[in-house]
Amino acid sequence: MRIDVLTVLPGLFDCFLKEGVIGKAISSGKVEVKVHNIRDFTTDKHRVVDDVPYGGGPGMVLKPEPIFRAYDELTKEGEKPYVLLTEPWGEKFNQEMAVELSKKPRLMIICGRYEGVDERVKSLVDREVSIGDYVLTGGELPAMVIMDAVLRLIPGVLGNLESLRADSFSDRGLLGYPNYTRPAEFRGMKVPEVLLSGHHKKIESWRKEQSLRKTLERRPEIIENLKRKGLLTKEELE
Ligand SMILES: N#Cc1c(-c2ccc3ccn(Cc4ccc(CN5CCOCC5)cc4)c3c2)n[nH]c1N
Repeated sequence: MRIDVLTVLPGLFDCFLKEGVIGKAISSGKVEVKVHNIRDFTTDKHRVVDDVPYGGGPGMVLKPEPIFRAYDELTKEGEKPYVLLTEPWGEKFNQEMAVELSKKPRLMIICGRYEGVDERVKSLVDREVSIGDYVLTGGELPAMVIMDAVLRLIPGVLGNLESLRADSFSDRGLLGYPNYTRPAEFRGMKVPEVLLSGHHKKIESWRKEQSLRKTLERRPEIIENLKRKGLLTKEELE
């Protein structure tokens, strides 16, 4: 997969693209992520990317020309990207969308800033996406959240953890099971016996039960949604 990111703050992506699982996936060539400074696609001496909003109002709006120039330049060759725009009121990002996006060969993520992008930029966009009902200062952190959730699903990115994590639980959006590591007792708090038993079938069913119980308690709508889609097995429903 290739992802092109358009932003006026490219520096925000430096650590994200160097560290951890994502950093390794990029350095090993499993995925390609290119961050482009929208300012590099301006044509004036002052490299202006924003302007005051027509009709008045607070703040500045990102101009359409530099973004369109970037899009035209980056789509001259190769497959057309599936274009995302991060927006406070976009379609809510979730695991289902992450799975769908992970199957695209090429993505482009346009990151707004200030009061957002000129409305005409949306003629380039396939999907306006929000990572939640709270207001951030720009679209870069949402772009990193989306890339993290999508890239971890690319085969080979999670490495040998992939097979272990191949359970369909987290990929169905169910909440995770409790994790423990040594010591077996810490400040009077003991690790559940089943996890010390070495009985893999019992451990697996305990973890499934814990995950379903936590999801039912905290996010019942996820269970309802999976039931409606027939994505819960008979024994999981019991
Ligand atoms: N994804 C995501 C996000 C974002 C996000 C994403 C992209 C941009 C680009 C600029 N901002 C700042 C911003 C703040 C407030 C407002 C509202 N005002 C706009 C003008 O009319 C009045 C109302 C707009 C823009 C962004 C925020 N926030 N929260 C998410 N889940």
